[in-house]
Amino acid sequence: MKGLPFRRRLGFALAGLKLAARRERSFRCHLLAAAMVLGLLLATRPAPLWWALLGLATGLVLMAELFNSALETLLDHLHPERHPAIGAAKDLAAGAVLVASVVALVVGLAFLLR
Ligand SMILES: Nc1ncnc2c1ncn2[C@@H]1O[C@H](COP(=O)(O)OP(=O)(O)OP(=O)(O)O)[C@@H](O)[C@H]1O
Repeated sequence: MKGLPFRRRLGFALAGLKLAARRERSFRCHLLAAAMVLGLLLATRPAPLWWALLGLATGLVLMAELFNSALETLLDHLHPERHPAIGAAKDLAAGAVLVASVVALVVGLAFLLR
């Protein structure tokens, strides 16, 4: 599947986003939060740096969620039985989402307290 045109590859990426929105409740929650952040930015029109910081923080959370879901899907398919290594891998991925969420929270608080 190498060397496919950009439009085909974009289609695969959008299909991944649709899949995450359909299957993952936490991804839907974070999408809602991202929409609220966008609404806040549009309403308050802060300096460009805040758009960049909040955009980065929001994107980081969504990206972590997508990688977490991708890993969970792969692990559940490759190894449906329980195993401590599978549990550790899932917990590590969940830890990445938590770190991204805390970063986003800190940036959000800094924005509100500016
Ligand atoms: N196959 C497994 N072997 C060992 N431990 C597992 C396994 N599957 C899940 N676990 C443990 O249970 C926790 C929750 O797993 P689960 O697959 O429900 O993930 P989740 O974070 O709840 O994801 P979801 O977004 O699907 O709700 C994992 O973080 C891990 O600690």
